[in-house]
Amino acid sequence: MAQSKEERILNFVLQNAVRGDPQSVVDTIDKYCSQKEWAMNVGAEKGLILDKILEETKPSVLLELGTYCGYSAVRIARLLKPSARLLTIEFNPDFAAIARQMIEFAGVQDKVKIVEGSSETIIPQLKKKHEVDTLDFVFLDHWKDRYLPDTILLLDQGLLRKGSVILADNVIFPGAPEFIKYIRNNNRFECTNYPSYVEYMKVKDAMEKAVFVG
Ligand SMILES: COCc1ccccc1-c1cc(O)c2[nH]cnc(=O)c2c1
Ligand SMILES: [Mg+2]
Repeated sequence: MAQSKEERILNFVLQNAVRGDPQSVVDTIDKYCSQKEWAMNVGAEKGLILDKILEETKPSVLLELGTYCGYSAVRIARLLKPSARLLTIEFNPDFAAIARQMIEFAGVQDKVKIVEGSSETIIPQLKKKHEVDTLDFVFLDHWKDRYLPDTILLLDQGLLRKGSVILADNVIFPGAPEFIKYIRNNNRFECTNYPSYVEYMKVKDAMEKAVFVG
């Protein structure tokens, strides 16, 4: 069977990155996807914005929606304190299988748990099945038309506390207009926009940070 693009990315990492070194995994994926095949990793430019917000927030319990190949899960996990935990939800089983291998190769498997399925189904299970109380940090990087319903679901499930940070990728391109309209007009969130570019391209994009005020 022909290899998928995601399998080619994983194999390039297995052959060129350093096992147990998350920075080398991140750099190797960026090298492959900027020189050989474009892929929808958050990338190095928006990745630096993600890094900075993580370093400011110092989260212990994190949720990512949209694992893909595990690039941002590895990027996030490399900055977490030993006791911190990242739950990442991926709908596509093929992507989840690639991400699992990527995360294990990077050596961050003790901090990252991939949960396969839809965010709509899994978010209501976080408290009872995944022992989450509240979330310190949420990274939205999945289907743009799920950003708003999933944010509302997080609120309804009591998963946000005063100071919880939501960071959304791609709010310009592909764009998440309903989410932006809602979150910027909701006085329970304090929003900041971070202009940037679509990964590996010269197309304008941005990330949006929304801090829950409780
Ligand atoms: C499938 O479209 C790929 C694409 C094409 C052109 C521009 C941007 C994107 C893009 C970029 C991203 O960071 C993304 N992140 C998460 N889920 C996405 O679907 C996604 C899409
Ligand atoms: Mg994205």
